[in-house]
Amino acid sequence: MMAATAARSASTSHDHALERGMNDIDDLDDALSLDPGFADRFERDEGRPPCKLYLISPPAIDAGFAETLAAAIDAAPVVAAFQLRLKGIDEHRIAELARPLQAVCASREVAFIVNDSIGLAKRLDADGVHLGQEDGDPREARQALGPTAQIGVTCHDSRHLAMEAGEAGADYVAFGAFYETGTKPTKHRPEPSILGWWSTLFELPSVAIGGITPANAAPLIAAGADFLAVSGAVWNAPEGPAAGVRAFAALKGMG
Ligand SMILES: Cc1ncc(COP(=O)(O)OP(=O)(O)O)c(N)n1
Ligand SMILES: Cc1ncsc1CCOP(=O)(O)O
Ligand SMILES: [Mg+2]
Repeated sequence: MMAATAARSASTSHDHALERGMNDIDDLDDALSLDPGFADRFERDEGRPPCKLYLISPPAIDAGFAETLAAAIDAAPVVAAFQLRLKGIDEHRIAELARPLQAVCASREVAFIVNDSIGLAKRLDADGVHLGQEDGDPREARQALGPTAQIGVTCHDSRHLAMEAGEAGADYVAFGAFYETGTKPTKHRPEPSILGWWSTLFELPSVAIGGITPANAAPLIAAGADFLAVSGAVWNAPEGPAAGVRAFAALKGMG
């Protein structure tokens, strides 16, 4: 019994050492700087659909927000997804707030994505879930939500995390924050070239997020972002959210 336990613990520590070694190699991969011109050496895949908008909800939802959301989506045929991202609120309350927003999205064929919680996504029968690195495993989400669910994963500025997410069955990988943002504190700041690297090597769509505005989005679209995830620049747009969406829609490469 003791011998078996010792053998098991020896093999476990061997496995851990091996795993640590593999992680070191992957971390090294991220540490090796990416040639900013990497993607320029390859032809762009002209078959890739134009870049779309992925709206992230404002941090608080007021009574008229369903109408605001509808007007924003209707402003231009460029909104592919809406993420309900509410922090510090009880899940029952989020579920109540979600229903009318989910109906707005469903009637417009906009994917309704729940942030953070696989359980809430399941309860709402949402189109998908967005998982941060601490929010759960994409495999667990797939198991719970089924084959058609859209599962997104935050990958910060890491090629390694993105490849891991792809292997785990994610439907998109999200890189960011590309720019300063007042929406949340951020510590990772990728270069646009990570989007070019990703789209050159992989078909899985990429999402760019973090402080994106109509004025700074061009390099992200040109680099190959499949989606721009935007909160502040739409909901706080000086001439209103619909005008904010139109300003993104007018950019080259959006459609
Ligand atoms: C599309 C998209 N990308 C990244 C995030 C950030 O997710 P996470 O790292 O879990 O941080 P929080 O949003 O939970 O604060 C996202 N929500 N959506
Ligand atoms: C949720 C999130 N994750 C990284 S930056 C960010 C905030 C996105 O909002 P904004 O478009 O207002 O910067
Ligand atoms: Mg999260």
